[in-house]
Amino acid sequence: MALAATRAAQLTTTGLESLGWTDAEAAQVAAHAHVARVFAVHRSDIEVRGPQGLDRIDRATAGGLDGVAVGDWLELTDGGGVARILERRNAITRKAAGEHVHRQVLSANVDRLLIVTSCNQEFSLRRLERYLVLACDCDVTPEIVLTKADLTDQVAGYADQAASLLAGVPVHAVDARSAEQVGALVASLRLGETLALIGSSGVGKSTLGNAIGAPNLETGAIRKLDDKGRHTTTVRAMFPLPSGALLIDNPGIRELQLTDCERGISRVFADVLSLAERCQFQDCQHGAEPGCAVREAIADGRLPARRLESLQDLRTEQARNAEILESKRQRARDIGHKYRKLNWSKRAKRGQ
Ligand SMILES: Nc1nc2c(ncn2[C@@H]2O[C@H](COP(=O)(O)OP(=O)(O)OP(=O)(O)O)[C@@H](O)[C@H]2O)c(=O)[nH]1
Ligand SMILES: [Zn+2]
Repeated sequence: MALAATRAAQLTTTGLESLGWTDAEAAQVAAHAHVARVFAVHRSDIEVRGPQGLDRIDRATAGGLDGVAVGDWLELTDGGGVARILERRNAITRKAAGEHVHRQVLSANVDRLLIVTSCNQEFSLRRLERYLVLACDCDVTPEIVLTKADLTDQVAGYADQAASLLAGVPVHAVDARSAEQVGALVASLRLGETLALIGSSGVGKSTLGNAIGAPNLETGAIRKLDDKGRHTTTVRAMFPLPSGALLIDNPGIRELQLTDCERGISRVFADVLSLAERCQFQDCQHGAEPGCAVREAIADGRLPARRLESLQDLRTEQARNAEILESKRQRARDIGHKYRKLNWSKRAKRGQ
């Protein structure tokens, strides 16, 4: 049976801590519960690690495990099945506007989110702000990694701009191919700490992962092309690093759309929002209104104008996505209503 090894294991904190077990998980299960962490999610099965090592769980046998994500903790039954997915400390989610509000969980129980971007034309403050909003909205501590530092002589400029986006956010600038250059990052990793990498395709996430010790992540340079000629990381998986930390390599994200991220926005744009509190009018749009503290700060150089533009763009985008979502929901409700009516009239004809 797939879970024999894990099932036989007792809950030993020593083994589990190296897998990222924390008090938050311990509080959810009995002292002798059998647990395992999800290391990879495939279509038909998932790979888990417990105190006894690696195991595979067949998804059909375990009841599908809908919504299971890399980084999740599972409580296992004595019979070798899956009792439940433990409540997550946090989850990096992408909110997709489908027929129903769909939250795609990219990774769960993450301690540090490394937002990867490169020191070339890919570098965009707007994009970085979006990722920071996502991280803050998901309650994950963000860090910024600037790769391809070897391709520019403007590294300090890139790093300063990135650091200006969120007070205290760590910024690491590296040639991601160099084990020596990622040394400081590696030295900061702790046993059982879960890292996730996020960023556009091709910025060097897999290269960075390899440099910090993940075994053989496929990088663009050696990867086969898919049928549309793109290089992409498709399987989501977590890897134990030599430092004792765990690394989740997410697939490259083409376009990050934000919906319903007001909490993240309020953290990343705290500078603009705290100024806005001092505007004369409560509903100030920071345009031509008198007594606008935001405009004043822009005029005397305390706030870069682009911060206000970014905030306004994100708000507009959120409102637009919320509208799209609402009209999709309404359509789904209408279809459901028509369907119920149809069933009702059929039943009425049958005299039921
Ligand atoms: N010069 C230089 N090249 C780099 C650096 N980091 C990554 N590269 C190269 O950039 C290309 C893309 O790197 P990947 O690591 O595959 O990028 P990725 O972000 O994992 O891409 P996806 O899996 O598609 O999301 C590869 O050819 C790397 O060798 C760097 O710091 N300097
Ligand atoms: Zn104002």
